[in-house]
Amino acid sequence: MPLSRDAALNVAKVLSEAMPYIQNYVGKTIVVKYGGNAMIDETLKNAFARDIVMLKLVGINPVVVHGGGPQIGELLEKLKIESHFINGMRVTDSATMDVVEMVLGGQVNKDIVNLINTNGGRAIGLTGKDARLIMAKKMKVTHKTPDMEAPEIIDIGHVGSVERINRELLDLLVASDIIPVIAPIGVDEEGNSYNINADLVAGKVAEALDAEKLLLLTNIAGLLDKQGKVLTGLSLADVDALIADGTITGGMLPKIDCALEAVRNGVKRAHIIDGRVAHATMLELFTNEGVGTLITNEKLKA
Ligand SMILES: Nc1ncnc2c1ncn2[C@@H]1O[C@H](COP(=O)(O)OP(=O)(O)O)[C@@H](O)[C@H]1O
Ligand SMILES: CC(=O)N[C@@H](CCC(=O)OP(=O)(O)O)C(=O)O
Repeated sequence: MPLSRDAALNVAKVLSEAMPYIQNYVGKTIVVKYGGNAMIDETLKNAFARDIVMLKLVGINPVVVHGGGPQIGELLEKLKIESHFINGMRVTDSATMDVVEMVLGGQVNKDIVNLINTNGGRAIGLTGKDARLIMAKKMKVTHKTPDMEAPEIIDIGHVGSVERINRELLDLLVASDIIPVIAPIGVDEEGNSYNINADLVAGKVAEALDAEKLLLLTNIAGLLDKQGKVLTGLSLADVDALIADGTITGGMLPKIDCALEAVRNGVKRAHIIDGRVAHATMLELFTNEGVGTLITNEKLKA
């Protein structure tokens, strides 16, 4: 249906207002982490895919890293495999690892690739095994409850941390105008698979690519204080205090950790934003609706 003249003028105005933002990001790399909790419904997922296609169209280089925690949980439940989390990481035995690889590398990855491509983009799905994109090693986790005198090192199975991102492959894809869509599965020299928290992979990919921005799309308005207010512009000391007093817990722990490390290692800005809002990516990039929690390097020298 053709637009009315007023509606058409509005479209032109909106595009014109986005221009300075677009100019700012042209040719730059933006890593977008799409959390499993933000993949709520088809409309929202489609809006996400359209945002990614739009970024590429205007000359920005989006690289997508996705999660899929709730989707893994669903299949584990169907298969009657129990799972639990320590420090925001899923304890991963061999049976769980198989499910993680199926869900992340198969179902979720291909779903996102498909959505981007049906909206006119050119996306390719990868796990860390493809061209050894994500080299990983077993993660060591220390754990301490208030009743314990000293922290203990615990084995949480096939959970990995990132050793190296092979950026050559990503450079090739980006230079060919292909949008990489990365599932957070790592591999070591022996070919062993690792389940890696998607936030950690996104942070390391952003570092490896010297990204302008890391956007972490999740299912909450940002990092919240105990009263539920969105916090932003935090110093390192602020973050430490929030972890110590139990304000930051669960899945927010790796998110904050990876954002801090990314900006410390050269990424200009990291944002934790509400992926339940349609077009959250474009809202953040192309408008002054700077939603969510911003983390930059400036305040981290504390
Ligand atoms: N201080 C906090 N502010 C916001 N969210 C928090 C905080 N502490 C813990 N969380 C939890 O972290 C969750 C986000 O992490 P996670 O569930 O892993 O999301 P994703 O799938 O997007 O990675 C929130 O939904 C919330 O339950
Ligand atoms: C080690 C670990 O916890 N891995 C995650 C990988 C998926 C993920 O991170 O998904 P979200 O971003 O949706 O939380 C997991 O098994 O759930």
